[in-house]
Amino acid sequence: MFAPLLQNLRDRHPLVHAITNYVTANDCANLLLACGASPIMADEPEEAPEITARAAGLVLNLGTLHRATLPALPACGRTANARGIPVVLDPVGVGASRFRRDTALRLLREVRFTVIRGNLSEIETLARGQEGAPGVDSTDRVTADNLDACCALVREFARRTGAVVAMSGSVDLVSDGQTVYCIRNGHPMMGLVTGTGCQLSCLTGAFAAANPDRPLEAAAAAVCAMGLCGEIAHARLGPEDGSGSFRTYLMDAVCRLTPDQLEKGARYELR
Ligand SMILES: Nc1ncnc2c1ncn2[C@@H]1O[C@H](COP(=O)(O)OP(=O)(O)O)[C@@H](O)[C@H]1O
Ligand SMILES: Cc1ncsc1CCOP(=O)(O)O
Ligand SMILES: [Mg+2]
Repeated sequence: MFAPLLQNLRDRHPLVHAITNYVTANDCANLLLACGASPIMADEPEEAPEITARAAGLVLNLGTLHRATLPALPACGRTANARGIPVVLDPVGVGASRFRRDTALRLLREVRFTVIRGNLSEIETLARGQEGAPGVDSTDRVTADNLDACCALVREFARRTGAVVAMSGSVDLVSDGQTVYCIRNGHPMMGLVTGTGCQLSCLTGAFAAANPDRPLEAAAAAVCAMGLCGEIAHARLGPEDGSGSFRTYLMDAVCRLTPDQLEKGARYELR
């Protein structure tokens, strides 16, 4: 089911334009290269829409918003919409400030997103339009007790926005408003490396760019792939290794992941 989507990504080498934060930009660029895509980061409003127009996918990440580059976000989003280029939103830390929240809500009004990818706190904040978690990490998690409520949340938010919603965490939920993929790949060590969420959003942008007709499956495949690579990276850790080595092994795993490995290693159920 997911193997052909990764094969398309490897074959098509899509150019992915990312407007992203200065914390994880380098990891995001390397992740895009590792998965088979080609990255370009550009946030100057004078040039950014021109770059989007020549790309196969666009990722808008709100991690370190700045007044000077802000106009590039809706402008590139609209350019992508006009040309049918898939757009991913990563609302990093959207609950932390009014500026982030207002920006994200404005983007939801002005841009049709293909995928919205955030952690549980970020998706909750966006869906409710209220203040949320103070940092970039989720303060809440999917458990057996709230799984049904979380599925309802992503389904409803996907319906309302017309986007595929990919909510990450110990369990990942991906929905187009009808189907929910409940994905159980991943490893807790992914929470100890900053940028695993940003990288997942870029990977989602790459899968969507290479498979523009299948946004739900593209997002689910990206989430399974990232989680599986976390598992592979953890299995490689030696007795002296910590989160630094894990970060490197994670990138290695993305670089070496085969379609067959993804097919066999993806762990999910449909709800
Ligand atoms: N406790 C966990 N167990 C398994 N996988 C996890 C865990 N926490 C995060 N992940 C994985 O790490 C990646 C980033 O997710 P997340 O930490 O929710 O994003 P963010 O970094 O934006 O907060 C996803 O692939 C997710 O599945
Ligand atoms: C720590 C931090 N601060 C602003 S952006 C950023 C990186 C967040 O990355 P991720 O959401 O992937 O953990
Ligand atoms: Mg994040």
